[in-house]
Amino acid sequence: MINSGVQLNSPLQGEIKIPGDKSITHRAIIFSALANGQSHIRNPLLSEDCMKTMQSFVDLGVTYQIDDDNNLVISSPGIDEFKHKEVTIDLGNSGTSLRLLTGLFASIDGLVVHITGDESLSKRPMKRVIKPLKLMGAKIDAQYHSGDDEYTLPMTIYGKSLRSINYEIKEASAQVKSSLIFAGLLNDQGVTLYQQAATRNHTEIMVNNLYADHVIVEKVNGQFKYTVKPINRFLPLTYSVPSDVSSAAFIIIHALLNKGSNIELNRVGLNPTRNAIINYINKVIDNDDVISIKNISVEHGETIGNIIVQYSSNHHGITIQKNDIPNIIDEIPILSVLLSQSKGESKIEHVNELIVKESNRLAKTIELLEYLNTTYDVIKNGDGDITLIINPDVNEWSSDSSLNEYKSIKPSLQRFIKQDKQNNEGIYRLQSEHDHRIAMSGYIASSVVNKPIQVIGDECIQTSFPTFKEIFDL
Ligand SMILES: O=C(O)C1=C[C@@H](OP(=O)(O)O)[C@@H](O)[C@H](O)C1
Ligand SMILES: C=C(OP(=O)(O)O)C(=O)O
Repeated sequence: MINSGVQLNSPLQGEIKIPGDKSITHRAIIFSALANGQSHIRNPLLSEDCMKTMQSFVDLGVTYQIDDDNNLVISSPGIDEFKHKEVTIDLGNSGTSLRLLTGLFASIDGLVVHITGDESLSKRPMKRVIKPLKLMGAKIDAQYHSGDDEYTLPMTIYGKSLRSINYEIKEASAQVKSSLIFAGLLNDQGVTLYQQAATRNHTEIMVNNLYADHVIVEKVNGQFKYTVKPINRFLPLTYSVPSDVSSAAFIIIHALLNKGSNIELNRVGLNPTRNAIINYINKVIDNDDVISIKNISVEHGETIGNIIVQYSSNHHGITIQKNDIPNIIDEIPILSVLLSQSKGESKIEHVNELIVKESNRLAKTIELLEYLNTTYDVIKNGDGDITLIINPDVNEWSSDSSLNEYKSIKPSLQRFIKQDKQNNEGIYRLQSEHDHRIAMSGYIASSVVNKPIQVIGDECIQTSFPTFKEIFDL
């Protein structure tokens, strides 16, 4: 397709509908599929990623309909009917489907599942879930990379009854935690998990909301301890999904950066393990009148509220600390666009996990900063923690940059970094590399520089925010 590039610099106004939360939709689909009967999910995210989770269960005999109001009505024969089946599923681009369903399917007796995915998903690290599941007795064959001791797709799971474990999760990952929670809910004795980081807690909230106290969460010696008790019978649900704060972040940051904007986003999820983006934006603008949150309530254990945002001209740099990273992990590329327009230095500590997302998001965020003419640096400390520094007010760094070192990740997970920055007309070309958050950040970035952008492969936006292009008339 010939594309002359775009610049999204007109203001946004009025109420803008943000689609349903991706993490919560995946989980609501899974709990619906496990129950025998009909479940109703209101405001689901009907994006490619969530439909990959849905389709996995369709392959196992579940049916669904999308009603006139775009709600999902799921009819399932229940988990017992999944036993002793053999299916091949393609999970596309969806890391959440892959990690959560691995723990679940590995625990269903006699079920055999062959899993593939797109070019990006086939590079996502799987040892983080395969290792603990194997300790529970799971049988999983995946592509093994001996050079760096890592597993990736393609993968075959041979489901069986698993045993309980006491396991400390080293990664600051909600997907790993959730995968093991599913394994614990499905075996006879549950599991006990420990994790240092506070990771998003939608799985625990949904379990406890539907089945009181099946995941007990405590803080023990500075770590989170999760005691998971098995569920004997899954029940159909009726569930209302809040709007996705990670999608809202793109619209909020566009409004903040574009004069004349004044928007209202309703029923957005503000779960305290997901709302760091709002707290940090408030620090960047340091003015209580720019963002206000109204009608806060709690539904199904999840906090929701309406967010009202207007344009603001005065932004300054901030430091995002390591402990907060899991709470803001998906918003770092778009937040970096805002920080490129903020006075002084910003630091984002421990951005290591960005490297193993849909693309090498650290490399792609740096490409965005280059497009934005913003000075940045990448520093690695003795513990291997990588910090991204952004400072639009300086021209070059005096520090010892580790810029080239951040690319030194496991060879099997090496993300493709295509160098293709300008087309013949001098238009900036951003390769999305199958990464929806990079594609959307590229478009929003175009609103603050006097250079149009061409986002190559922007169809990946369909994985999380199907109405994004409509909102901007793209
Ligand atoms: O559990 C989830 O729904 C998710 C957890 C996060 O991944 P990690 O657990 O790998 O950090 C996040 O990046 C992803 O978009 C969704
Ligand atoms: C990392 C993401 O998703 P997933 O891991 O499900 O692919 C994301 O949505 O930014």
